[in-house]
Amino acid sequence: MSSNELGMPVVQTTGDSESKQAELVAIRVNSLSKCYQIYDNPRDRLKQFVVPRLQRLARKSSKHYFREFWALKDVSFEIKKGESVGIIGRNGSGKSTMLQIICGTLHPSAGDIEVNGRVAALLELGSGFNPEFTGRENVYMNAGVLGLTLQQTKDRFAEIEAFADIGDFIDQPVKTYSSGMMVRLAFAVIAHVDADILVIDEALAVGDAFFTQKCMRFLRHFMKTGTVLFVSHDTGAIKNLCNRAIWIEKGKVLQEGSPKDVCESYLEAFYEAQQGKSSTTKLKILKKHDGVRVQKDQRMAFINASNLRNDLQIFKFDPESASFGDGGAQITAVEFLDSDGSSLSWVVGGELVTLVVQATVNQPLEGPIIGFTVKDRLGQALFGENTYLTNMDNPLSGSIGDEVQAEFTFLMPILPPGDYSVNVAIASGTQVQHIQHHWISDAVMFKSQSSSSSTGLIGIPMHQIKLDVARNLT
Ligand SMILES: Nc1ncnc2c1ncn2[C@@H]1O[C@H](COP(=O)(O)OP(=O)(O)OP(=O)(O)O)[C@@H](O)[C@H]1O
Repeated sequence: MSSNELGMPVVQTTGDSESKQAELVAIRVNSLSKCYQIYDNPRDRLKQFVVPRLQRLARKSSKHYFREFWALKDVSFEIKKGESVGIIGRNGSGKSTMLQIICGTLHPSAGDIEVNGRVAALLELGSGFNPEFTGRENVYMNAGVLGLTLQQTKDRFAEIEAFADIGDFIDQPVKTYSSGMMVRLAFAVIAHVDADILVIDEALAVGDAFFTQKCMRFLRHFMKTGTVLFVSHDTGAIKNLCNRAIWIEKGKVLQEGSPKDVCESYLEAFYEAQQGKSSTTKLKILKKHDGVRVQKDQRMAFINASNLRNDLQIFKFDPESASFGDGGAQITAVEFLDSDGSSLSWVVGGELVTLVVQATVNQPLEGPIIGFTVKDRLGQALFGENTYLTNMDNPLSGSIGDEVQAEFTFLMPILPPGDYSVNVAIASGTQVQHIQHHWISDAVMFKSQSSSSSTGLIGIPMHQIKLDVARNLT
């Protein structure tokens, strides 16, 4: 990713006369294109600087010494006020170029852009600061650039300092900061300048877990009213944070829509580009699995007798659901079984279940791994597992026609009412480096009707909950 020249957070506002449309639209990008000039060597750059001027003086038609590279080509989209939009795309797809144009630090070659409101951007990490100045001086400088008066910055300084939480480093030159410290300070500033539009570019990836959580809390709060443009390679973050996503590829908008749909298409294309298209085979019958019994949540008898019982209706495996992979193996069955091995169409949250995933081997496989992820209706991954660690020291192999079966036995979490789905996949290799043979999105769907879970995305079955009162005997 490239950064703007100073890497500074940038302010951009429209004029005073806001039209009715502008009241609704935060950013409108219309047929935007950006062409970079590429020079094969430094001499050509110099020639381009000198020769055309001489040719113009001599009234000759001028010659170019560069190649054109269109980083953005005819890009149009609109972001409404209050929307949180994720921009996804591979390295070099044009995301940063677009951000810089939106932030006003880069000029488009063609097209136009309308930005209604104050933009605060967190672009390249560690950018935005003069390295020779102290953190304190940089706060004043950045906040001023972002539209705060000196008095406003003075009034908010303590809060900014507390948000950044970098201790005495606030009075050290920024050149002595770690990248984590720089992003803490940059984020602290943009969080306190009353921005209307935040442009965040993967910066949250740096910093410790506590700071990331602090940023997330701020962002979620900001998203209630403000507009956010979030650029990331992380589909999980996009699905989690945004209510719309735009996928940019080779400088063009490839898809725009719900984060779930866009991210799934993006991931599919990503794997297909690496491995080629998938194929399909027929369904086979599952083997009966070994029964396992464990202790239940002690409240289950009471909860299950009440209207809080977490009834989960499970729908049948859909082999036609969106899938990708190189076809080296084919997932043929996905099913939830009870502790006796019987197929389930209803599960009660907190009960022991076994998820069975079965696949047929279409080409010799070394070290097959089967995994699953349960997602909520927003596509947020709630929990999942894979077989890698279990077979790490003794990887299996599969020959053509063999059947691979994975069983995951667990206490089903207590799920708040809503729709859920299960992604399943078979790969081979290691957890880090593997070939995806068959990945099915939403292979099985299920629905939670009622729930005792009151906080969090899922409720965990409790082995024990105790409450004691120590009597005051005096
Ligand atoms: N100043 C420049 N001169 C020439 N080419 C450039 C310049 N800046 C960017 N590019 C090219 O434009 C394309 C888009 O770059 P950009 O940084 O916008 O992509 P990106 O999607 O942000 O990538 P990443 O995910 O790696 O950050 C890339 O091929 C890049 O090499």
